[in-house]
Amino acid sequence: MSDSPATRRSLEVALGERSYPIHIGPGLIGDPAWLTPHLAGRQVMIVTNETVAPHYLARLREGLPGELTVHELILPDGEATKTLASVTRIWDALLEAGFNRRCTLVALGGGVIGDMTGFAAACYQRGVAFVQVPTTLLAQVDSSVGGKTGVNHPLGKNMIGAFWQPRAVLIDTDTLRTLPERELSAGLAEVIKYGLIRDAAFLDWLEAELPALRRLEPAALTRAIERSCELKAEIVAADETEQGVRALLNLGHTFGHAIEAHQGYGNWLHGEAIGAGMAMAAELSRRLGWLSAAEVERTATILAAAGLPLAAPADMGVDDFLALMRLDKKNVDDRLRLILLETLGRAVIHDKTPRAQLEELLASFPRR
Ligand SMILES: NC(=O)c1ccc[n+]([C@@H]2O[C@H](COP(=O)([O-])OP(=O)(O)OC[C@H]3O[C@@H](n4cnc5c(N)ncnc54)[C@H](O)[C@@H]3O)[C@@H](O)[C@H]2O)c1
Ligand SMILES: O=C(O)C(=O)C[C@@H](O)[C@H](O)[C@H](O)COP(=O)(O)O
Ligand SMILES: [Zn+2]
Repeated sequence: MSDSPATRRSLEVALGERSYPIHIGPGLIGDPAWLTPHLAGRQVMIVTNETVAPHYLARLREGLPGELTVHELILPDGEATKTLASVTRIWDALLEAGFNRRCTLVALGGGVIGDMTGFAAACYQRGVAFVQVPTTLLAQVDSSVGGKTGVNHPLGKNMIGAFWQPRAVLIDTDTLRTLPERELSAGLAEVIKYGLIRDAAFLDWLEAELPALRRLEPAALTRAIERSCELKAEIVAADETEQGVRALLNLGHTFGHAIEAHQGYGNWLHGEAIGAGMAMAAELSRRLGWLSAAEVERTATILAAAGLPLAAPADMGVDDFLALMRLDKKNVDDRLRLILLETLGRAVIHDKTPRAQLEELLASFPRR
């Protein structure tokens, strides 16, 4: 991507009395004007991983003023490392560096680094500042915004965590140049999600622009990131801690999180699992009489055009799904709550799916 500063955009996440900015554009990493105003004090810990560090760590450090005390922690890569043990490594590094409550953690990486660094910040000395510098499409359009932080448990995705908002989200679109194609597709799953749950016009636009997005065309990418962040910021502003409408952001996740946990974290990418999960949610919505067959077909075509799988894992049976779905965080008492589609562009929270109908869907949905 080669963009000019004119393509930079800024949005705000408004949370009652508080708010924080999302800056989007090329060349933000390494530009001191963007990060420095969001630091709480002089102590800075950059948390990243062994894949991202060689590309972007030096540039980020160069952009920080010399009077700061900057430490870095380079963690191993992978969804399987999204654990309490990794977060403990962040706390160890902070204590070894003698960092106090006025320190700032900077998460440089994808959603795994962002979720863990945010959780470390939420708990360190009962809460310190953190800034998100997301470097995957998925993290830029979703995980860096909204303050869901945490780690996985062997029995379920994101089971241990906290709501803890960043001070700022700095999205350097240049970082997408080094992102593997499979990861780009995974990020597109969350972009498509916004169109499906909330914005039919955006879905129409995406349908036309997916080839441009997959070619990393700057104007299309900036638009997709900006609209996704706008939609997420709007939902988070209305319901920061998921008492209601925020649950719509979980379209496809009840099925998708079950797939991720069953297959072993990292074997299916998060975006791949929720892509398949959204196809399952669309088909169930049809069986409940809401979506037409043509709308389900259109959803599948869009997901396929993004390079996403449309089938569930071959070795995952109905009982495997049900056992994992029972642990979903959205459930109330023993009632399963699913996010389904009334139409393309409008999602609902639904807790009345007849058990037999769900089992039929899980049994008949294609496998790969
Ligand atoms: N907190 C939230 O609201 C939220 C939202 C969506 C997803 N998530 C979580 O985010 C995680 C998925 O995030 P992800 O898809 O970013 O995965 P990830 O963090 O594992 O990153 C994907 C891969 O890309 C590599 N990478 C990152 N940036 C790169 C770059 N610029 N160039 C080359 N390689 C790069 C990473 O090292 C990794 O190998 C999951 O754990 C998911 O549960 C959280
Ligand atoms: O921000 C939210 O709210 C979301 O649900 C966004 C999801 O894309 C994301 O995967 C999130 O981490 C899922 O949250 P969980 O509460 O279902 O673990
Ligand atoms: Zn997600």
